[in-house]
Amino acid sequence: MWRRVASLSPLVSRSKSRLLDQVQVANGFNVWQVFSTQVLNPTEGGVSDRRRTPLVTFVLGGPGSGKGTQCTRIVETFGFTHLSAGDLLRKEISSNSENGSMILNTIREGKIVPSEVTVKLIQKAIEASENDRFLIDGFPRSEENRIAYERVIGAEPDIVLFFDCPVEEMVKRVLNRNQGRVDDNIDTVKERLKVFTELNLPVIKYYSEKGKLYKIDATGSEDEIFERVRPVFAVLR
Ligand SMILES: Nc1ncnc2c1ncn2[C@@H]1O[C@H](COP(=O)(O)OP(=O)(O)O)[C@@H](O)[C@H]1O
Ligand SMILES: Nc1ccn([C@@H]2O[C@H](COP(=O)(O)OP(=O)(O)O)[C@@H](O)[C@H]2O)c(=O)n1
Ligand SMILES: [Mg+2]
Repeated sequence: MWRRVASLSPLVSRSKSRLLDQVQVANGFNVWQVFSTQVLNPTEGGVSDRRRTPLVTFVLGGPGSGKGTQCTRIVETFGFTHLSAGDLLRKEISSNSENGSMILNTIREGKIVPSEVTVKLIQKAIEASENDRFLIDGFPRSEENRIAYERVIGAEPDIVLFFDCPVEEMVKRVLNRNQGRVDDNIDTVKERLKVFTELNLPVIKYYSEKGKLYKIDATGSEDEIFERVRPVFAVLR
């Protein structure tokens, strides 16, 4: 897996302009500026293999925009650990936890589970992992989520990906998903799209203004989309 990444690196570092063509950085921020200030901080001290602060990427986009699909590709190619907020919440439901029925009802309605619950699950999953690179998928979905994460984890993400997909395409993908999810029906999808616009877009705007946002065109084949994602991570090593 790592050999594949290493073999791509020279190609990428030789070709700044190609990268800039491929990586669309919101608000015109310069990709090299962003990486040199936010991502390429060397491990302080250099004595441990493990970074003191994990490298965290938030993966955002509307329902069906392809977040989970592209996270799988990023994991395979760049060795991240994938933490899907939705999957962590669904696991809580199936493990009969005290919050299970509240989470199920909230997901069924297409609303957002209280941040305290979701952030705790993410924190536990980070702590349980040996990895130092995380993709946090489907989180933060609201300003409340974002602020709770910063308070509990005490850090901001390094990178924020936003999969930008037309509404009709998202609806089509969700209704064809076929994973037996209680929220993959037209009524809940309508509500989730409304929640996305009202609560998640402000978070996306926030990270855009901070120069951390990488807006990815989420139309086309899975391969085509991954080729747009690849340069964001290829410069990390
Ligand atoms: N580029 C694509 N073209 C068509 N279908 C896709 C594409 N990417 C993902 N899908 C399919 O669309 C559905 C939603 O994708 P998923 O990754 O679960 O999105 P999200 O996590 O953003 O809701 C899944 O059934 C997936 O297989
Ligand atoms: N940060 C989050 C993430 C998901 N959720 C809930 O879980 C549902 C499914 O999230 P998901 O990320 O698996 O959904 P997709 O966008 O992948 O289709 C959301 O519609 C919310 O009800 C939440 O409350 N808070
Ligand atoms: Mg998903």
